[in-house]
Amino acid sequence: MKVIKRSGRREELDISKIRIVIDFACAGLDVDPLELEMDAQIQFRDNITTREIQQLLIRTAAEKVSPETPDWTYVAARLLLYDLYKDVGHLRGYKVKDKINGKYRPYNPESFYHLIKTYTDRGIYGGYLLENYTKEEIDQLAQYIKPERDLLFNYTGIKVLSDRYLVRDEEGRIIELPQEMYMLIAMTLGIAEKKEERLEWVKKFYDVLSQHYVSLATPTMMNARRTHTQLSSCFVLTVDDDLYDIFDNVQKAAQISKFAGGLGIYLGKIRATGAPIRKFRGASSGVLPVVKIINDVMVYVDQLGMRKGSASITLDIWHKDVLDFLEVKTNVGDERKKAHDIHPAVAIPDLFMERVRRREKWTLMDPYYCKKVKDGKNLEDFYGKEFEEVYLRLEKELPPYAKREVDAWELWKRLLTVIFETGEPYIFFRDTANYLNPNKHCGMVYSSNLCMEIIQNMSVTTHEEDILEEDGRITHRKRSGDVVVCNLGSINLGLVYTAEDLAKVMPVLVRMLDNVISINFYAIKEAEYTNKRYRAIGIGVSNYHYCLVKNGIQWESEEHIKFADALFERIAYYAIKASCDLAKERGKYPLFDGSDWSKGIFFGRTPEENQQESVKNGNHLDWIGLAKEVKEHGLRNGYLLAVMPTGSTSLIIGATASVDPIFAKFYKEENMSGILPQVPPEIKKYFWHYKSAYHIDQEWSIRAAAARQKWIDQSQSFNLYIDPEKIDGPTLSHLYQLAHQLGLKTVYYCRSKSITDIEECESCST
Ligand SMILES: Cc1cn([C@H]2C[C@H](O)[C@@H](COP(=O)(O)OP(=O)(O)OP(=O)(O)O)O2)c(=O)[nH]c1=O
Repeated sequence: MKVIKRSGRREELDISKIRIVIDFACAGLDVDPLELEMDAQIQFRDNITTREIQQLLIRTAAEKVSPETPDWTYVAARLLLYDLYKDVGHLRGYKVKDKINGKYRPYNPESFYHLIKTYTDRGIYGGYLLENYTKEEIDQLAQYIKPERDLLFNYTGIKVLSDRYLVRDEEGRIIELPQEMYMLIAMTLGIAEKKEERLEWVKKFYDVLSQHYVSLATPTMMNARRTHTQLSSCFVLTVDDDLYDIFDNVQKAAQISKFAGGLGIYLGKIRATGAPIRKFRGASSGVLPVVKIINDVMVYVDQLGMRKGSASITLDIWHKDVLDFLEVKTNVGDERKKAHDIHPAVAIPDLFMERVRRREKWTLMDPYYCKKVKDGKNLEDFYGKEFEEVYLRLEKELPPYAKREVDAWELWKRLLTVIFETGEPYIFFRDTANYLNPNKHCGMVYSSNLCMEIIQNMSVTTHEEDILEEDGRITHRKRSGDVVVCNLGSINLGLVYTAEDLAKVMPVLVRMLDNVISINFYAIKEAEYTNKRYRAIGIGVSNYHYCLVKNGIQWESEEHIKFADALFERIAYYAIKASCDLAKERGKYPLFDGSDWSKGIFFGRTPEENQQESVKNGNHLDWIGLAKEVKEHGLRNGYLLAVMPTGSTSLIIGATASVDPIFAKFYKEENMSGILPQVPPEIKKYFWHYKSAYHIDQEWSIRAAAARQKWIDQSQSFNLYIDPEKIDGPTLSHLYQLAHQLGLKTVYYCRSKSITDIEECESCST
């Protein structure tokens, strides 16, 4: 049987060469190499290319992955790496096998500088790398690269990484190896460091990334080292009730989406259908056409062909157009009012939940008539008790055409039915979110972001006309609003969860995210303005379920609640401490004074209260001391913690996603990368400890989320998992009411076994 080599030469098939590769791939793993050889060999044919043989071996190994034999995933990963090494080596003109001692040598430190130089010249890497690092420094960093860390990837991880994250040339060929990618990301973030300390920090960044202790957001992983360093994940826009501002925000949405940012858009200020325009009654088309426009813009700006843009749109539950809004993705109602590509979210005040509980009436209002109703502010500009006062007054005072009375329970039921059918709208409990907003001294929050973990101050941009100055100049004035931006990173709880480890890793992660703010490319000006004033970051987690399992904690147990409380207390403590230490070095965020942080109030509690909690949790952390330190030195970052979904990046590091339970003990996911076998970490050892999402009583998940929320200044992309065969309306209602009662700020998807097309936001993925 003949084979065709990469060079095009035909040779006799030499099975011993295949054995060398198989032995390399299987070394030290709990698998039988012979099985792979036999299974693959049956499929060989005359004139097969060596590349095809390699692909066959990879596929065969990947297909053998199961909970009983999970190690095949590492075999497939090594085979794929071997292929990658060969391809990249070929492109650079060297062989992966060392000529002198025959040893395997995939990384060639001498070629690292050459790699950067070549692709900077070709406009693929950003010029800033060579502007900030000398050849000697790059050579030193190349020597620091640890090739053996490639063996940490499982098959799905390396496949996702090479298909989507590794940079390619103009012809679509991968140009960098995984460890080089990590080093280049570290170098990009290192640019914000002082020259004399830079290399040391780059090495630290590289270490935490390449050992999978932390992950950074997809935009950071994809864009750091490239020409446009758009590294942020989430943006939230606030749209005013003004035609100019509506389209200004449509433009912003397009620009943000182009650079792979996910969007949250608040439309609650826009007047309802039939409201007057310049006193012409019945003129306004309301909110739905704007929803549709945004929908189409998201489809149109398809992130350079990678995937279509993504936006969540939030409306308040009292908005007069809310009934139509609830139906944007259902199969009921007028097709012209549908927007299937956006994600609806509903902002709910405590008063509504109260009316639902009491089965009372609820009044929908037209924001047009709710403007400047108290102290020059609109209804939506209030929360909590003040909101209630204004709402109750408007309920009485508004003329009939400005409002509509409905049954609170009926509206709630409709909302839950839509959630049951489509998995959405997402829920934003606006009062809890605002009461606990650490920066409520300088703003408020109307909505969350696309993945419902970001809770930050937001406001509209005020546009003014061109102004003719006295000296004849024409100027244009604009008061920038707060466009929320968040920079995300997550801790891998499978590896880092003790106080000792968090104390080591957290300062490095906080520093990397703070550097993101400094070197970011901003697709829109307002985002830069907000980012520099708040310096907001979002620290989340991956591998939560594995962490529980590894520590012998069952999901449905009181121990879980206690464990979650104590774990997230530690995370919070070390995050605040790291940001405070950074403030000592770099200064506090400009809006620190007057914040809850500055008063020692963390998560709505006094230092003494936090201290008591810590004793209960068995952590005995010094919250009183930390509060003093923060008062004195400030914090570097105005927002700190946010648990994002970690979709694709947790695949890369072989972790269970975010704080979610696993979907199943084993499944094969089919996506752009082909068939990806998924087994949770250490499944063989902990098979009976893992419980999958749809078998979990969701009350436990909500209680655990509430325990975590005690220590999170923003929120969590918290999913519910329901089996439509088993759940009924009252139970679903109970779950959402419980989420509200226990203090969750947001609920993300209600995932149901029957809904298959739930899409995960890419940009928040860390
Ligand atoms: C012009 C126009 C506006 N609108 C909506 C968009 C905004 O929500 C709202 C106001 O639009 P604007 O054009 O900003 O209204 P205006 O400033 O001329 O009038 P007013 O003093 O009443 O604010 O009406 C429509 O629905 N249809 C239209 O044709």
